[in-house]
Amino acid sequence: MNPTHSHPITSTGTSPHAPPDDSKNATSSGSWKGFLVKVIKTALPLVLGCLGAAAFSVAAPAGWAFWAGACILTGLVTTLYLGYRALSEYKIDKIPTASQTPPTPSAQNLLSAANKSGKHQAYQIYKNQYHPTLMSIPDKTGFYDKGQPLYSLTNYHKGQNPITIDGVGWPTAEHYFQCAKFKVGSSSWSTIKNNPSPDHARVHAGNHFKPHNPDCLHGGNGHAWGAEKDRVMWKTLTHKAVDDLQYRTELIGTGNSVLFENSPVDYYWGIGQNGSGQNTLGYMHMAIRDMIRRGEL
Ligand SMILES: Nc1c(N[C@@H]2O[C@H](COP(=O)(O)O)[C@@H](O)[C@H]2O)[nH]c(=O)[nH]c1=O
Repeated sequence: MNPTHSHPITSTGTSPHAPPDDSKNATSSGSWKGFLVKVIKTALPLVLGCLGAAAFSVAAPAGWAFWAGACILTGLVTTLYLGYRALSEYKIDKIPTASQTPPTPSAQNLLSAANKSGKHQAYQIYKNQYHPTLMSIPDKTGFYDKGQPLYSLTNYHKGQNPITIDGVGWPTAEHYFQCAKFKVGSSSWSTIKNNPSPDHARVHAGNHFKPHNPDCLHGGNGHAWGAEKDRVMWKTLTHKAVDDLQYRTELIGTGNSVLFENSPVDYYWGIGQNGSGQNTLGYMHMAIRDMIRRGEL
């Protein structure tokens, strides 16, 4: 197999994301029921303390004023402590995640423009130029293996935040790409989306994309999906370029190097065992890199 070459990161891209909008955050503690339960739990010690104090004042045993005061003080301190804890949790709950953060209008506009009909063909210029002579190009950079440089260019890479596509947060590019073979919300779609492993997600999709499965789009037909998959991969990568800062930064850092997915098994997205594969993913990354440099992503 051809070696994977590392490449220094020489410059960084900037994400067109605005400060997050946390108003859309809806957690259990954010619901009115959760809020009410917390208020009751917090106030309960003080209420019990007051009741205890009232009981002492009615029974009026020797030194009742001291014990009544102790009840109220204990209740008050406990309530203040619980209130402080509830407020801290509330603040933690309010930290937004990327999946809850809609892209800014400018990022949204760029993504729409980048995904206009036919735009996904931008990578063809590189495929025409380098296929099938890629392996003889001196300045080329591979990516594939976990733990190696440029793993962020693989579709299995898990960024710091999910990638938001169609209003859903995706743990990896692979998750969205595989789910795109199935009807949104169907059982196959949900199983793939929620799979913790991108590799298992891919395998599950492969095992369930069949003509008899009613969850499938494109009739579960490999040829019909084949006509769509470039467009879907392009959409995936353009959104990844906006949401995954590590990918964006490391991609720009590859300079003008020709990129290739160093997969020994994939002859469409990667170069395959003997380097003769079509390397579609590598060329798409190069086209995305051009767009970032031009300020189009
Ligand atoms: N097998 C593999 C990757 N292969 C990925 O799997 C997808 C193949 O999709 P399909 O066209 O449905 O067969 C595609 O996204 C390709 O990049 N990637 C990785 O990082 N590590 C792996 O081990």
